[in-house]
Amino acid sequence: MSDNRTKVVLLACGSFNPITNMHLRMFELARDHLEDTGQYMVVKGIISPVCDGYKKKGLIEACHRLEMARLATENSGWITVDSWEGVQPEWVETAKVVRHHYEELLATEIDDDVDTVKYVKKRRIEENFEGSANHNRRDGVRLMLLCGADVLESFGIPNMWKPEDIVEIVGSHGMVCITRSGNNPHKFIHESDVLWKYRKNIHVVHEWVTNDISATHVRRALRRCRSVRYLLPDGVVCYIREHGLYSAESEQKNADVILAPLQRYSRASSS
Ligand SMILES: Nc1ncnc2c1ncn2[C@@H]1O[C@H](COP(=O)(O)OP(=O)(O)OP(=O)(O)O)[C@@H](O)[C@H]1O
Ligand SMILES: O=C(O)c1ccc[n+]([C@@H]2O[C@H](COP(=O)([O-])O)[C@@H](O)[C@H]2O)c1
Repeated sequence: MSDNRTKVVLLACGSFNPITNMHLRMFELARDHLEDTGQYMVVKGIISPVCDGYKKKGLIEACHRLEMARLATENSGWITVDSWEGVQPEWVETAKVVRHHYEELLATEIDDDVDTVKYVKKRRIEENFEGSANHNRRDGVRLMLLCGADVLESFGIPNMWKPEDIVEIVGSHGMVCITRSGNNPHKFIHESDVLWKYRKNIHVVHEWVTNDISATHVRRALRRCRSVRYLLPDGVVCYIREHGLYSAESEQKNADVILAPLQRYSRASSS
């Protein structure tokens, strides 16, 4: 019997500075939620650490963040790490990262006769990507951006996101948004005309086991020589120790620098 469910690839973009167990849990929560609808089959998860050019305070080198993400996912059968974004010389807008992975997806064929996802070159993106809303569904395979509610709410920060990028991500692809304490994604969607328009493309997943695990908390604990075991996969804890990552000094990286999107868009709006 053929499976009519739409195949979904989940893409999580972020600093992953460092990757935590909560980042991995986000994927599990999103997969359960989407598959519970009976409409979707989640075939792959991609973690895409941002590049150093993002200039977030305390952001350590991408090579370490990528390696920690690899260690964290080595036992997962479906979550992978992709370095395309992380090795870019300059910060890349998330809409472009989503487009890049969607192009890769279209150039492949997902063969679900085998357990692993197999990619075969298929067709050129230009035939498919024409910017119309929901074009992403045409092949029966979709790419959705996976994030926490804080990232969704960052859409409202002036000069942080280009309005057309928000439309492209939410209108053409879709999002899965995990609740996070201190955020109210339903209210935020209700109060935004563009998010309300595309509300059916935004899947809000309620994390009932509220937890405040954040990379900020982990870095702070490490600076204070406190244990971070069980907040991060063991392999990541060992890697951090081996390389002496996260000190008072590393937390000062980019301290006087404006975050790349704010720099880029405030420059554009003032010229
Ligand atoms: N506890 C959490 N609950 C829900 N989403 C989370 C949680 N922690 C991280 N995320 C999400 O994971 C993605 C990557 O997050 P990021 O690497 O910025 O981690 P973070 O813990 O928010 O980092 P930082 O504390 O350095 O700002 C983002 O979409 C973020 O919203
Ligand atoms: O594309 C944009 O305009 C945009 C603006 C702000 C942030 N982002 C992305 O959102 C992610 C936020 O990560 P973080 O660690 O700051 O929560 C990261 O991947 C950024 O590249 C993207």
